Amino acid sequence: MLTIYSDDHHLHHGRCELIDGQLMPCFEKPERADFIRERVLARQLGPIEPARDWGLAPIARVHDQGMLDFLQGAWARWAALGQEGDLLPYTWPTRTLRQQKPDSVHGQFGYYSFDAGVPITAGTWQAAYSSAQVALTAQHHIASGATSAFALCRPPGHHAAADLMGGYCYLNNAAIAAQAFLDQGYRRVAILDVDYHHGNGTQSIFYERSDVLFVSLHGDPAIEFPFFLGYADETGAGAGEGYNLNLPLPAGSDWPVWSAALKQGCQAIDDYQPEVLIVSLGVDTFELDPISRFKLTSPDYLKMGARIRALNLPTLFVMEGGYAVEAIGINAVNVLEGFEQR
Ligand SMILES: NCCCNCCCCCS
Ligand SMILES: [Zn+2]
Repeated sequence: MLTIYSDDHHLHHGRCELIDGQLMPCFEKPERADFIRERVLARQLGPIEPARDWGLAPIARVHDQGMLDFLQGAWARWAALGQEGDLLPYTWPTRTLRQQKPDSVHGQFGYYSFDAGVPITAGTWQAAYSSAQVALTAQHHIASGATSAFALCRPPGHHAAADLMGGYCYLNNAAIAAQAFLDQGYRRVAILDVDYHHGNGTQSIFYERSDVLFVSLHGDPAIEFPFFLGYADETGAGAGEGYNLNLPLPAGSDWPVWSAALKQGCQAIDDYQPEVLIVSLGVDTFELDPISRFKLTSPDYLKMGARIRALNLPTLFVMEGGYAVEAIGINAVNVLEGFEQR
């Protein structure tokens, strides 16, 4: 399997995040992609190639231009104020407040985000832009006839909506790849999100459309981030009614529980008969993940890959979350090896 990777992810490394009332080092850190890349090499999964640059246009097919302009220009504005720490939002336009973009860089960040888990540093734009180019390059590989590809994306993307950043995500790499398939003539794309957290961004981008089926297995939003989307009664709207399947699961879910939901999700994908499958591959479902509460084990990821392979679809794997960094390489590459029936 071909892996696409960009060293640019090292340009993004937030200093801290607020966890349980304390400022702690960011869980979404550069070592995550480094460890996965090392495992790809150690297991001789296949070649690792750099991303090509497909420009801003395919990104703008998914994201609001105002948000892109903000993200691209935010650090320069922040540095011009004499600041050198991370730029973080701290006020959001929620109930009773106006959905009007203010002039302040902090106000605008709050307008374009939904949580404080998205530090902007000097290199964040470049890292996020290149992460999207990684997904687009892997997408191109499949559109050119390959049956599989791995987009080793960092920062992740599935929490990013058209005009919202959050949950460590800035640009929605999987959604950008899905839109590229559709713009290149594909008619039906399925996205299977196996990350521990609901892909609220991906869901919202395609919620009113029938050309993308979104299926997500995740921690119950009643008790888990992102809290405010991901319930089972969210089945799509308008033309998209019936093309969104959320499978929330309780804390402590292990392989028997999780794989039963996967079976249901795969059935929905099979019924949809897509031409291509995108997997938002988060491995924070791992039993030792520091911020998550499922109980999958490393061998379970081999079975996960094999089950996905049984769908018999050209498959683009897009890296999302996973914060047990010492095991992230084993767990992510186990999915890919299971898919390849190695
Ligand atoms: N107390 C943990 C806070 C985690 N907040 C954001 C999680 C984003 C996961 C992205 S896959
Ligand atoms: Zn996650």
